[in-house]
Amino acid sequence: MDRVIRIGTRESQLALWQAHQVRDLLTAQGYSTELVPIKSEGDIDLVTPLYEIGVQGIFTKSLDLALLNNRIDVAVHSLKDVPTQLPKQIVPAAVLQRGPVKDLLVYKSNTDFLDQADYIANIATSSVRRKAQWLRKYPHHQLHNLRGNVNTRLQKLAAENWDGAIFAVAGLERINIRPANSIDLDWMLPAPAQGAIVVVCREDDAFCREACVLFNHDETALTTNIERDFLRTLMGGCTTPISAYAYIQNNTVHFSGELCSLDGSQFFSTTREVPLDKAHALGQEAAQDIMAQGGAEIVAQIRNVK
Ligand SMILES: NCc1[nH]cc(CCC(=O)O)c1CC(=O)O
Repeated sequence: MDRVIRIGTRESQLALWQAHQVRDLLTAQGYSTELVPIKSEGDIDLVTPLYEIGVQGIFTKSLDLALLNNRIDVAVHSLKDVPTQLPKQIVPAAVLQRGPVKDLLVYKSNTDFLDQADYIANIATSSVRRKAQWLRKYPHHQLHNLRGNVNTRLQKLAAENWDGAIFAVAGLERINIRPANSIDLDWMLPAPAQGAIVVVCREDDAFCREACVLFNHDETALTTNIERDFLRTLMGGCTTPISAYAYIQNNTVHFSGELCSLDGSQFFSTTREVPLDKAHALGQEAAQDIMAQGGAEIVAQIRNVK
């Protein structure tokens, strides 16, 4: 066990929190570790919305390269940021137990505007999924781009003349922020794999794969796999107005999936309950259902915008 496992991480407070989780899990198994912070392109350009940068896996690319160049041994990611197709020679080594999955609205003064049909609220988020879902529910609101890490986004919200901004609960909780002026968006189906953390490593690195499999959380790995199968079958791995959530109860997988047009005007959804031992193709089948309902046309439109 004298090999030191080099853990690659982005430098944001959220990324470091996640990397520390993995370090603690490896240390608990008796492994020696070292944290290696790596800058990612997703952290550098704060202005351009992600979908305009057009690069897949903007948050994961720098860490992928560091892995392939043997500068690190494992990389830690928010699973929702990982493209559905991993680079060749890189494999998932473990998925950690899932944290909170939902989104929340941080508001400026109050939430009265949510009930006022004649008030044009200004809401900030750069996620195409959140934009589309918000416009579906509040078609008269104005959406604004808001990029950067969670701290930067909160500061921008305070500085701008906006009514609120949307965040992942997991992202706030992990940096110890739970704004008093926030409400859970229970109606908003989360991004596939939201709240889950994945460790990836080189395919041929048996030492790291054996080390990480010890803390793989089977239930989270299985449910997020289904959610990502749904995403992959519909669209591939880009940022898209696609939501999915799966959980297991009494040996049954409960799945919900949604596809929205970018402006929220068109919407397709599916829910299903499948026995655990029959759930291997659940994500693909749910995606085919959405396509058959008419979702194929939306997918084609979204592809053309990109
Ligand atoms: N897209 C950025 C990102 N990637 C992972 C998280 C938080 C953790 C998670 O949702 O799993 C966030 C912040 C957010 O969406 O508000």
